[in-house]
Amino acid sequence: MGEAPAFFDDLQRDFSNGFDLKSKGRQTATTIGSKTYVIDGTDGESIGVQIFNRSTGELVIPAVLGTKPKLFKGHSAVLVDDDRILVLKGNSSSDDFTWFLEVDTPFVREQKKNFESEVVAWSKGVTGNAEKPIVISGPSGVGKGTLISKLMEEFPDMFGFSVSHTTRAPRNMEMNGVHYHFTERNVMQKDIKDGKFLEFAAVHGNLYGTSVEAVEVVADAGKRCILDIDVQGARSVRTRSLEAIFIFICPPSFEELEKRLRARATESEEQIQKRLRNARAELEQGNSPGVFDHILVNDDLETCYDSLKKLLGLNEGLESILKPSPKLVDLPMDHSVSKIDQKILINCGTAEAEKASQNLCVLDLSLIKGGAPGRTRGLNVYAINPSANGINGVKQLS
Ligand SMILES: Nc1ncnc2c1ncn2[C@@H]1O[C@H](COP(=O)(O)OP(=O)(O)OP(=O)(O)O)[C@@H](O)[C@H]1O
Ligand SMILES: Nc1nc2c(ncn2[C@@H]2O[C@H](COP(=O)(O)O)[C@@H](O)[C@H]2O)c(=O)[nH]1
Repeated sequence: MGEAPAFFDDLQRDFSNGFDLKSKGRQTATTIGSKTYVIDGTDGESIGVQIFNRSTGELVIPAVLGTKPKLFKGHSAVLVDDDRILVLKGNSSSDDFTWFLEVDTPFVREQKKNFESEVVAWSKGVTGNAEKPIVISGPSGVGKGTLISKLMEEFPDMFGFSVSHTTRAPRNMEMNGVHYHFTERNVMQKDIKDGKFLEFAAVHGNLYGTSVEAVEVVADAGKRCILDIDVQGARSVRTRSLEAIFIFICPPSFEELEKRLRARATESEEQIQKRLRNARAELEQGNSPGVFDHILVNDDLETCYDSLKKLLGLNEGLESILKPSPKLVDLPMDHSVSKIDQKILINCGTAEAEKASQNLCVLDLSLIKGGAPGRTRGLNVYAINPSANGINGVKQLS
């Protein structure tokens, strides 16, 4: 907790006049109830967040989760739905100007239980309707990795793999950063404590986990994220707020599972026994209601793969339609915003009045989905140009 800076004298005067948003150079202040969230981009590199509690007069520095936006040179802040602040980063390209600072979303409320301080979380906004991540789970040796590799090979532009962290040693041919981020237990434990993981679990004697970043880099590449995680991890993701499709892969029989694990020849006898013991519990949990949306039996590989594709709505020729949307709008440092229901009107601030009408765009938030931990999807951006775009003067950009 710190002392309220002089900046707050001005803010408090403004609150008494009924304002809830006030820009001061590179700082914005947004009030929700008795709390004012001050977003400060003055250091030009990353962005600071402070919370001023107006009823106690305390200034609190919250725990900030998620990947922070970088290179902040001026921004606007608009309150959305009373639980998040839309932050539009000036001087940024269309793929990087829309961010949300979540202050009271289900994810933030859940995280508050783990921190003694206030918690806020950043989530980057992405245009278009990137599909929900896919969580694939099932006992060791059932063929999860094999099915995922086939999917990634056939649809390289559509899917991206969430590279987990693990404390287990690499197998032959496994590459750091590709198959896993191989890490030390104490390093991973610290990162977990710092809120960097979406989920983690002790699996077969080692620690495994999905970092928030692992999921975000896939979304940034405009791809649909696939997570290969154990049943504990899937349960944990399900209870958090990552919207996903949960698929459980079953072996045709326990004997066949053992045969596959042995034939893979990557584990010691002791590890095989441990994995088979755990498989019994996983099969029981995987088949119980409430966790998984779909169960697939991986008997014949090609048949199971076809069922997986069908379930994901993948038909021939679909890949070319689902390419990432092009980058079309840049947001200058000088801009102003106003909010009408779920639409944000952005004036890209040219001084010449006649040009102004050609520099208006609308950011439509009415279909947003997802959010921290991960991206906020479903944004829609339109340019408004009455002179050039026909009857409605609206040109859809993405
Ligand atoms: N339908 C199938 N029929 C026969 N063998 C299969 C089938 N699917 C996968 N396999 C083989 O079974 C072995 C285990 O598969 P894979 O490594 O994909 O399992 P996994 O579920 O990813 O295991 P882990 O959880 O330990 O990473 C591999 O040798 C793979 O080639
Ligand atoms: N909860 C999580 N489980 C994970 C993650 N990454 C992998 N896994 C699961 O671990 C076992 C063993 O994997 P292996 O590579 O050692 O054979 C398997 O069931 C994976 O699904 C994770 O990030 N979180």
